[in-house]
Amino acid sequence: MSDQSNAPLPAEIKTIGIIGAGQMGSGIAHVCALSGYDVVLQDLGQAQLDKAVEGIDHNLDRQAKRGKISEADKAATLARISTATELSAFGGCELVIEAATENEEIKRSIFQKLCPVLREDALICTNTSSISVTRLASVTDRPARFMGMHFMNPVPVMQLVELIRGIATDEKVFSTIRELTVKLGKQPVAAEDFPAFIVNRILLPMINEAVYTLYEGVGSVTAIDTAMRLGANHPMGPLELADFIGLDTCLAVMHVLHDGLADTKYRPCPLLVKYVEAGWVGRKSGRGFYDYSTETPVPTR
Ligand SMILES: CC(=O)CC(=O)SCCNC(=O)CCNC(=O)[C@H](O)C(C)(C)COP(=O)(O)OP(=O)(O)OC[C@H]1O[C@@H](n2cnc3c(N)ncnc32)[C@H](O)[C@@H]1OP(=O)(O)O
Ligand SMILES: NC(=O)C1=CN([C@@H]2O[C@H](COP(=O)(O)OP(=O)(O)OC[C@H]3O[C@@H](n4cnc5c(N)ncnc54)[C@H](OP(=O)(O)O)[C@@H]3O)[C@@H](O)[C@H]2O)C=CC1
Repeated sequence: MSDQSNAPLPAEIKTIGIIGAGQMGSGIAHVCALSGYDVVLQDLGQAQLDKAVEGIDHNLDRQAKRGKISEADKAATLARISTATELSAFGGCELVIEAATENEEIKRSIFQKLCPVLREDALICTNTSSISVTRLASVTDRPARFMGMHFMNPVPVMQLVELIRGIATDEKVFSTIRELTVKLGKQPVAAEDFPAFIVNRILLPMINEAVYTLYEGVGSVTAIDTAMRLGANHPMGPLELADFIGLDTCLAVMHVLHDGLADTKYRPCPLLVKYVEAGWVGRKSGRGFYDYSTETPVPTR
Protein backbone atom coordinates (compact mmCIF):
# COMPACT_ATOMS: atom_id res chain seq x y z
CA MET A 1 0.00 0.00 0.00
CA SER A 2 1.33 3.48 -0.81
CA ASP A 3 1.46 5.92 2.14
CA GLN A 4 -1.43 8.41 2.00
CA SER A 5 -0.23 10.32 5.08
CA ASN A 6 0.81 13.40 3.09
CA ALA A 7 -2.41 13.80 1.09
CA PRO A 8 -4.31 17.05 1.88
CA LEU A 9 -7.12 16.95 4.46
CA PRO A 10 -10.67 16.81 3.07
CA ALA A 11 -11.98 20.38 2.57
CA GLU A 12 -15.15 19.46 4.49
CA ILE A 13 -16.60 16.34 6.06
CA LYS A 14 -19.97 15.66 4.42
CA THR A 15 -20.32 11.89 4.26
CA ILE A 16 -19.35 9.59 7.13
CA GLY A 17 -18.97 5.84 6.69
CA ILE A 18 -19.57 3.57 9.68
CA ILE A 19 -18.36 -0.03 9.87
CA GLY A 20 -20.41 -2.36 12.10
CA ALA A 21 -24.14 -1.88 12.65
CA GLY A 22 -24.30 -3.15 16.23
CA GLN A 23 -25.36 -1.01 19.14
CA MET A 24 -22.44 1.43 18.78
CA GLY A 25 -22.42 1.71 14.98
CA SER A 26 -26.19 2.34 15.05
CA GLY A 27 -25.84 5.00 17.75
CA ILE A 28 -23.00 6.74 15.91
CA ALA A 29 -25.03 6.67 12.67
CA HIS A 30 -28.03 8.15 14.55
CA VAL A 31 -26.01 11.04 16.00
CA CYS A 32 -24.07 11.83 12.78
CA ALA A 33 -27.21 11.83 10.62
CA LEU A 34 -29.17 13.92 13.16
CA SER A 35 -26.32 16.47 12.99
CA GLY A 36 -26.74 16.76 9.21
CA TYR A 37 -24.08 14.37 7.88
CA ASP A 38 -24.83 11.82 5.19
CA VAL A 39 -24.11 8.37 6.60
CA VAL A 40 -23.23 5.05 4.99
CA LEU A 41 -23.71 2.26 7.54
CA GLN A 42 -22.02 -1.05 6.67
CA ASP A 43 -22.21 -4.53 8.18
CA LEU A 44 -21.72 -8.06 6.86
CA GLY A 45 -25.42 -8.92 6.42
CA GLN A 46 -28.53 -7.02 5.34
CA ALA A 47 -30.55 -8.48 8.25
CA GLN A 48 -28.26 -6.77 10.79
CA LEU A 49 -28.49 -3.50 8.83
CA ASP A 50 -32.31 -3.68 8.76
CA LYS A 51 -32.33 -4.30 12.52
CA ALA A 52 -29.99 -1.33 13.04
CA VAL A 53 -32.20 1.04 11.04
CA GLU A 54 -35.25 -0.20 12.97
CA GLY A 55 -33.41 0.56 16.24
CA ILE A 56 -32.43 4.04 15.05
CA ASP A 57 -36.06 4.68 14.05
CA HIS A 58 -37.17 3.59 17.57
CA ASN A 59 -34.61 5.81 19.32
CA LEU A 60 -35.49 8.81 17.11
CA ASP A 61 -39.12 8.19 18.05
CA ARG A 62 -38.23 8.41 21.76
CA GLN A 63 -36.55 11.77 21.11
CA ALA A 64 -39.54 13.00 19.05
CA LYS A 65 -42.05 11.91 21.72
CA ARG A 66 -40.07 13.80 24.39
CA GLY A 67 -40.05 16.91 22.15
CA LYS A 68 -36.25 16.86 21.72
CA ILE A 69 -36.57 16.68 17.91
CA SER A 70 -39.44 17.24 15.44
CA GLU A 71 -41.06 14.60 13.20
CA ALA A 72 -39.40 16.42 10.26
CA ASP A 73 -35.96 16.04 11.92
CA LYS A 74 -36.67 12.33 12.36
CA ALA A 75 -37.63 11.86 8.71
CA ALA A 76 -34.61 13.88 7.47
CA THR A 77 -32.25 11.89 9.75
CA LEU A 78 -33.50 8.54 8.44
CA ALA A 79 -33.28 9.81 4.84
CA ARG A 80 -29.59 10.66 5.35
CA ILE A 81 -28.70 7.04 6.30
CA SER A 82 -27.95 4.48 3.60
CA THR A 83 -26.79 0.92 4.21
CA ALA A 84 -24.30 -1.39 2.50
CA THR A 85 -22.81 -4.85 2.92
CA GLU A 86 -19.60 -4.05 1.02
CA LEU A 87 -16.71 -1.76 2.01
CA SER A 88 -16.68 -0.39 -1.56
CA ALA A 89 -19.66 1.78 -0.51
CA PHE A 90 -17.18 4.03 1.36
CA GLY A 91 -15.51 5.33 -1.85
CA GLY A 92 -17.10 8.80 -1.43
CA CYS A 93 -16.63 9.22 2.34
CA GLU A 94 -14.35 11.87 3.83
CA LEU A 95 -14.32 9.94 7.13
CA VAL A 96 -14.89 6.31 8.09
CA ILE A 97 -15.53 5.34 11.73
CA GLU A 98 -14.94 1.66 12.51
CA ALA A 99 -17.30 0.20 15.15
CA ALA A 100 -17.06 -3.55 14.48
CA THR A 101 -16.61 -6.28 17.11
CA GLU A 102 -13.89 -5.67 19.76
CA ASN A 103 -11.37 -8.11 18.29
CA GLU A 104 -7.99 -6.97 17.01
CA GLU A 105 -7.80 -9.53 14.19
CA ILE A 106 -11.23 -8.51 12.87
CA LYS A 107 -10.34 -4.82 13.01
CA ARG A 108 -6.92 -5.32 11.33
CA SER A 109 -8.50 -7.30 8.53
CA ILE A 110 -11.19 -4.62 8.03
CA PHE A 111 -8.60 -1.81 7.77
CA GLN A 112 -6.50 -3.76 5.28
CA LYS A 113 -9.53 -4.25 3.02
CA LEU A 114 -10.84 -0.72 3.60
CA CYS A 115 -7.78 1.33 2.60
CA PRO A 116 -7.74 0.47 -1.13
CA VAL A 117 -11.36 1.67 -1.60
CA LEU A 118 -10.93 5.02 0.18
CA ARG A 119 -10.32 8.48 -1.27
CA GLU A 120 -6.68 9.35 -0.70
CA ASP A 121 -7.65 12.24 1.61
CA ALA A 122 -10.13 10.24 3.73
CA LEU A 123 -9.66 10.02 7.51
CA ILE A 124 -10.19 6.84 9.57
CA CYS A 125 -11.28 6.63 13.20
CA THR A 126 -11.75 3.58 15.37
CA ASN A 127 -14.35 3.35 18.14
CA THR A 128 -12.32 0.61 19.88
CA SER A 129 -12.89 0.40 23.65
CA SER A 130 -9.38 -0.70 24.46
CA ILE A 131 -7.07 -1.73 21.60
CA SER A 132 -3.90 0.23 20.77
CA VAL A 133 -4.68 2.93 18.21
CA THR A 134 -1.03 2.96 17.12
CA ARG A 135 -1.13 -0.79 16.41
CA LEU A 136 -4.38 -0.54 14.42
CA ALA A 137 -3.05 2.50 12.49
CA SER A 138 0.05 0.55 11.51
CA VAL A 139 -1.91 -1.80 9.23
CA THR A 140 -3.37 1.14 7.24
CA ASP A 141 -1.82 3.17 4.45
CA ARG A 142 -2.47 6.40 6.44
CA PRO A 143 -1.34 6.25 10.10
CA ALA A 144 -1.11 10.07 10.19
CA ARG A 145 -4.81 10.37 9.38
CA PHE A 146 -5.97 7.64 11.78
CA MET A 147 -7.07 8.06 15.42
CA GLY A 148 -9.40 6.81 18.14
CA MET A 149 -12.88 8.37 18.47
CA HIS A 150 -14.41 6.50 21.41
CA PHE A 151 -18.14 7.14 21.82
CA MET A 152 -20.03 5.96 24.92
CA ASN A 153 -23.14 3.77 25.03
CA PRO A 154 -25.98 4.76 24.45
CA VAL A 155 -24.46 7.17 21.93
CA PRO A 156 -27.51 9.47 21.52
CA VAL A 157 -27.55 10.09 25.29
CA MET A 158 -23.95 10.04 26.53
CA GLN A 159 -22.03 13.33 26.37
CA LEU A 160 -18.45 12.07 26.21
CA VAL A 161 -16.20 11.12 23.30
CA GLU A 162 -12.62 10.13 24.14
CA LEU A 163 -10.15 11.20 21.44
CA ILE A 164 -6.99 9.14 21.18
CA ARG A 165 -3.93 10.00 19.11
CA GLY A 166 -1.80 7.17 17.77
CA ILE A 167 1.93 7.87 17.72
CA ALA A 168 1.69 9.03 14.09
CA THR A 169 -1.59 10.99 14.23
CA ASP A 170 -1.28 14.40 12.54
CA GLU A 171 -2.32 17.34 14.77
CA LYS A 172 -4.54 18.75 11.97
CA VAL A 173 -6.39 15.44 11.86
CA PHE A 174 -6.84 15.53 15.65
CA SER A 175 -8.24 19.12 15.43
CA THR A 176 -10.62 18.14 12.61
CA ILE A 177 -12.02 15.22 14.64
CA ARG A 178 -12.23 17.36 17.78
CA GLU A 179 -14.29 19.95 15.82
CA LEU A 180 -16.51 17.20 14.46
CA THR A 181 -17.08 15.86 17.99
CA VAL A 182 -18.29 19.29 19.10
CA LYS A 183 -20.52 19.59 16.01
CA LEU A 184 -22.10 16.27 17.03
CA GLY A 185 -23.02 17.91 20.36
CA LYS A 186 -20.48 15.85 22.33
CA GLN A 187 -17.78 16.78 24.83
CA PRO A 188 -14.31 15.63 23.73
CA VAL A 189 -11.64 14.50 26.21
CA ALA A 190 -8.13 13.58 25.06
CA ALA A 191 -6.74 10.26 26.30
CA GLU A 192 -3.31 8.78 25.71
CA ASP A 193 -2.95 5.54 23.77
CA PHE A 194 -2.72 3.20 26.78
CA PRO A 195 -4.83 0.01 27.12
CA ALA A 196 -8.54 0.92 27.47
CA PHE A 197 -7.77 4.69 27.60
CA ILE A 198 -9.48 6.53 30.54
CA VAL A 199 -13.12 5.48 30.97
CA ASN A 200 -12.63 1.75 30.50
CA ARG A 201 -9.34 1.68 32.45
CA ILE A 202 -11.45 2.71 35.44
CA LEU A 203 -14.92 1.33 34.64
CA LEU A 204 -14.12 -2.20 33.43
CA PRO A 205 -12.03 -3.26 36.48
CA MET A 206 -15.04 -2.15 38.58
CA ILE A 207 -17.38 -4.31 36.48
CA ASN A 208 -14.91 -7.23 36.65
CA GLU A 209 -14.78 -6.80 40.46
CA ALA A 210 -18.59 -6.89 40.57
CA VAL A 211 -18.46 -10.24 38.74
CA TYR A 212 -15.88 -11.51 41.29
CA THR A 213 -18.24 -10.31 44.04
CA LEU A 214 -20.97 -12.47 42.49
CA TYR A 215 -18.56 -15.40 41.85
CA GLU A 216 -17.40 -15.42 45.48
CA GLY A 217 -21.00 -15.31 46.74
CA VAL A 218 -20.68 -11.95 48.47
CA GLY A 219 -24.05 -10.96 47.02
CA SER A 220 -26.68 -11.96 44.47
CA VAL A 221 -27.10 -10.16 41.13
CA THR A 222 -29.92 -8.09 42.64
CA ALA A 223 -27.97 -7.32 45.83
CA ILE A 224 -24.85 -6.19 43.94
CA ASP A 225 -26.77 -3.99 41.48
CA THR A 226 -29.03 -2.52 44.16
CA ALA A 227 -26.03 -1.82 46.39
CA MET A 228 -24.21 0.12 43.68
CA ARG A 229 -27.32 1.97 42.44
CA LEU A 230 -28.44 3.09 45.86
CA GLY A 231 -25.11 3.07 47.67
CA ALA A 232 -22.94 4.75 45.06
CA ASN A 233 -25.65 6.52 43.04
CA HIS A 234 -24.74 4.75 39.77
CA PRO A 235 -27.57 4.97 37.20
CA MET A 236 -27.24 1.23 36.51
CA GLY A 237 -25.80 -1.50 38.72
CA PRO A 238 -22.45 -2.90 37.44
CA LEU A 239 -23.92 -6.26 36.31
CA GLU A 240 -26.82 -4.55 34.53
CA LEU A 241 -24.27 -2.25 32.90
CA ALA A 242 -22.08 -5.21 31.91
CA ASP A 243 -25.09 -6.80 30.18
CA PHE A 244 -25.81 -3.45 28.50
CA ILE A 245 -22.23 -3.06 27.19
CA GLY A 246 -22.03 -6.74 26.15
CA LEU A 247 -20.13 -9.34 28.20
CA ASP A 248 -18.01 -10.21 25.13
CA THR A 249 -16.85 -6.60 24.92
CA CYS A 250 -16.24 -6.46 28.71
CA LEU A 251 -14.11 -9.61 28.52
CA ALA A 252 -12.20 -8.35 25.47
CA VAL A 253 -11.35 -5.11 27.31
CA MET A 254 -10.19 -7.04 30.41
CA HIS A 255 -7.91 -9.17 28.20
CA VAL A 256 -6.38 -6.03 26.66
CA LEU A 257 -5.81 -4.54 30.14
CA HIS A 258 -4.36 -7.82 31.48
CA ASP A 259 -2.07 -8.37 28.48
CA GLY A 260 -1.13 -4.72 28.00
CA LEU A 261 -0.43 -3.77 31.62
CA ALA A 262 0.77 -7.19 32.80
CA ASP A 263 -0.79 -6.82 36.25
CA THR A 264 -2.79 -9.64 37.87
CA LYS A 265 -5.31 -7.10 39.17
CA TYR A 266 -6.79 -7.09 35.64
CA ARG A 267 -7.33 -10.89 35.54
CA PRO A 268 -10.77 -11.47 33.98
CA CYS A 269 -13.15 -13.16 36.44
CA PRO A 270 -13.59 -16.87 35.49
CA LEU A 271 -17.37 -16.41 35.74
CA LEU A 272 -17.24 -13.65 33.10
CA VAL A 273 -15.21 -16.00 30.88
CA LYS A 274 -17.80 -18.78 31.38
CA TYR A 275 -20.74 -16.57 30.53
CA VAL A 276 -19.09 -15.49 27.28
CA GLU A 277 -18.16 -19.10 26.45
CA ALA A 278 -21.83 -20.04 26.98
CA GLY A 279 -22.91 -17.30 24.55
CA TRP A 280 -24.61 -15.44 27.42
CA VAL A 281 -23.25 -12.06 26.39
CA GLY A 282 -25.96 -9.83 27.81
CA ARG A 283 -28.89 -7.90 26.41
CA LYS A 284 -27.91 -8.39 22.78
CA SER A 285 -28.14 -12.21 23.12
CA GLY A 286 -31.17 -12.18 25.44
CA ARG A 287 -29.25 -13.52 28.45
CA GLY A 288 -26.35 -12.42 30.63
CA PHE A 289 -26.50 -11.68 34.35
CA TYR A 290 -30.20 -11.14 33.62
CA ASP A 291 -32.61 -13.07 31.41
CA TYR A 292 -34.29 -10.67 28.97
CA SER A 293 -36.92 -13.06 27.59
CA THR A 294 -39.67 -11.51 29.71
CA GLU A 295 -40.71 -7.85 29.91
CA THR A 296 -38.95 -7.34 33.25
CA PRO A 297 -35.38 -8.73 33.24
CA VAL A 298 -34.93 -11.63 35.69
CA PRO A 299 -31.58 -12.12 37.53
CA THR A 300 -29.88 -15.41 36.57
CA ARG A 301 -28.11 -15.85 39.98
C1 LIG B 1 -17.68 -0.02 27.05
C2 LIG B 1 -17.16 1.26 26.51
O1 LIG B 1 -16.28 1.21 25.63
C3 LIG B 1 -17.56 2.57 27.00
C4 LIG B 1 -18.95 2.73 27.49
O2 LIG B 1 -19.83 3.12 26.76
S1 LIG B 1 -19.21 2.32 29.07
C5 LIG B 1 -20.96 2.56 29.30
C6 LIG B 1 -21.27 4.00 29.57
N1 LIG B 1 -22.66 4.13 29.76
C7 LIG B 1 -23.22 4.13 30.97
O3 LIG B 1 -22.55 4.07 31.98
C8 LIG B 1 -24.73 4.22 30.99
C9 LIG B 1 -25.28 4.11 32.38
N2 LIG B 1 -26.73 4.20 32.32
C10 LIG B 1 -27.37 5.40 32.20
O4 LIG B 1 -26.75 6.45 32.14
C11 LIG B 1 -28.88 5.36 32.16
O5 LIG B 1 -29.30 4.15 32.73
C12 LIG B 1 -29.48 5.49 30.69
C13 LIG B 1 -29.13 6.88 30.15
C14 LIG B 1 -28.93 4.43 29.74
C15 LIG B 1 -30.96 5.30 30.75
O6 LIG B 1 -31.45 6.21 31.65
P1 LIG B 1 -32.89 6.03 32.36
O7 LIG B 1 -33.09 7.21 33.21
O8 LIG B 1 -32.98 4.68 32.95
O9 LIG B 1 -33.85 5.92 31.18
P2 LIG B 1 -34.84 6.94 30.57
O10 LIG B 1 -35.28 8.01 31.53
O11 LIG B 1 -35.89 6.08 29.97
O12 LIG B 1 -33.96 7.58 29.45
C16 LIG B 1 -33.08 8.69 29.66
C17 LIG B 1 -32.70 9.17 28.28
O13 LIG B 1 -31.94 8.16 27.60
C18 LIG B 1 -32.57 7.81 26.34
N3 LIG B 1 -32.27 6.41 26.15
C19 LIG B 1 -32.38 5.44 27.06
N4 LIG B 1 -31.91 4.28 26.57
C20 LIG B 1 -31.48 4.54 25.32
C21 LIG B 1 -30.88 3.76 24.30
N5 LIG B 1 -30.57 2.46 24.48
N6 LIG B 1 -30.56 4.36 23.13
C22 LIG B 1 -30.83 5.65 22.93
N7 LIG B 1 -31.39 6.44 23.86
C23 LIG B 1 -31.70 5.90 25.04
C24 LIG B 1 -34.02 8.16 26.54
O14 LIG B 1 -34.65 8.43 25.32
C25 LIG B 1 -33.90 9.44 27.39
O15 LIG B 1 -33.55 10.54 26.53
P3 LIG B 1 -33.83 12.08 26.94
O16 LIG B 1 -33.18 12.30 28.28
O17 LIG B 1 -33.16 12.82 25.82
O18 LIG B 1 -35.29 12.24 26.99
N1 LIG C 1 -20.87 -1.84 23.81
C1 LIG C 1 -20.41 -0.72 24.31
O1 LIG C 1 -20.90 -0.25 25.36
C2 LIG C 1 -19.31 0.01 23.63
C3 LIG C 1 -18.59 -0.58 22.63
N2 LIG C 1 -17.58 0.11 22.00
C4 LIG C 1 -16.82 -0.50 20.92
O2 LIG C 1 -17.56 -0.37 19.72
C5 LIG C 1 -17.31 -1.50 18.87
C6 LIG C 1 -18.62 -2.19 18.56
O3 LIG C 1 -19.24 -2.59 19.76
P1 LIG C 1 -20.79 -2.92 19.84
O4 LIG C 1 -21.54 -2.10 18.86
O5 LIG C 1 -21.17 -2.93 21.25
O6 LIG C 1 -20.76 -4.44 19.33
P2 LIG C 1 -21.93 -5.30 18.65
O7 LIG C 1 -21.59 -6.72 18.91
O8 LIG C 1 -23.25 -4.76 19.08
O9 LIG C 1 -21.77 -4.95 17.10
C7 LIG C 1 -20.64 -5.25 16.34
C8 LIG C 1 -21.09 -5.37 14.90
O10 LIG C 1 -19.94 -5.46 14.06
C9 LIG C 1 -20.23 -6.45 13.08
N3 LIG C 1 -19.03 -6.95 12.43
C10 LIG C 1 -18.19 -7.96 12.82
N4 LIG C 1 -17.23 -8.13 11.90
C11 LIG C 1 -17.45 -7.21 10.92
C12 LIG C 1 -16.82 -6.93 9.68
N5 LIG C 1 -15.73 -7.60 9.27
N6 LIG C 1 -17.31 -5.94 8.91
C13 LIG C 1 -18.42 -5.25 9.30
N7 LIG C 1 -19.08 -5.49 10.44
C14 LIG C 1 -18.60 -6.46 11.25
C15 LIG C 1 -20.96 -7.52 13.88
O11 LIG C 1 -21.63 -8.42 13.02
P3 LIG C 1 -21.83 -9.96 13.55
O12 LIG C 1 -22.75 -9.84 14.73
O13 LIG C 1 -22.44 -10.61 12.34
O14 LIG C 1 -20.47 -10.49 13.90
C16 LIG C 1 -21.94 -6.64 14.67
O15 LIG C 1 -23.10 -6.32 13.92
C17 LIG C 1 -16.30 -2.38 19.63
O16 LIG C 1 -15.01 -2.03 19.23
C18 LIG C 1 -16.56 -2.01 21.08
O17 LIG C 1 -15.48 -2.23 21.92
C19 LIG C 1 -17.28 1.40 22.33
C20 LIG C 1 -17.99 2.05 23.30
C21 LIG C 1 -19.03 1.39 24.06
